[in-house]
Amino acid sequence: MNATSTPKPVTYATVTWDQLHRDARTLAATLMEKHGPFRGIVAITRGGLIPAAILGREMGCRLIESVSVISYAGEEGTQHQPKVVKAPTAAGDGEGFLIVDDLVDSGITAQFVREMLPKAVFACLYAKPDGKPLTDHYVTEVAQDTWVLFPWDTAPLFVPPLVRNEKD
Ligand SMILES: O=P(O)(O)OC[C@H]1O[C@H](OP(=O)(O)OP(=O)(O)O)[C@H](O)[C@@H]1O
Ligand SMILES: Nc1nc2[nH]cnc2c(=O)[nH]1
Ligand SMILES: [Mg+2]
Repeated sequence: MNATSTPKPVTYATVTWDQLHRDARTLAATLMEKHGPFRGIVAITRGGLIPAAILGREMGCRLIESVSVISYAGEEGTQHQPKVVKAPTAAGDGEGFLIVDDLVDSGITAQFVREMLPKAVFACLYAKPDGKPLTDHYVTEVAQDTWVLFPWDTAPLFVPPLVRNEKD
């Protein structure tokens, strides 16, 4: 197995559904201003699927293709050579298409998909410094040592109060 362990991130950044929705709408506005309508969107599964749905709705784009790439295994990062398990056939060489992902970290996934669709525009919501050069557009930069927790990675939990009175 050709796997490498990435250094463990030291902090977490939690993204709520509201924040993700706002950021996707911000990205849609930028993309419409800079590129106008796209012929179609290619979502990098799985993380790019929800951003692609929001962008498709905002930009009036109904042709949603996907590319399934497996780059990581397990939680927080054993990185493998990316493997395509479903190709974005409908997107041709990417002309008129937007590639969407939730985030770029090392940039390995973005680079891999860009090589498959050289004429497409690449956008994501969050970008770490190493992956940033691989994007055409992103919304928010996140430190390299931060692990982004998406809404689908988390669930609300009960947290006991600081002070608990015996008779309550
Ligand atoms: O820039 P990189 O270092 O390549 O990392 C970024 C990729 O990692 C995550 O996907 P992941 O492989 O965890 O799969 P998932 O989207 O199916 O959860 C994320 O959704 C990006 O696609
Ligand atoms: N959820 C999540 N997946 C990733 N894949 C690569 N980096 C990250 C990250 O920071 N958060
Ligand atoms: Mg992904």
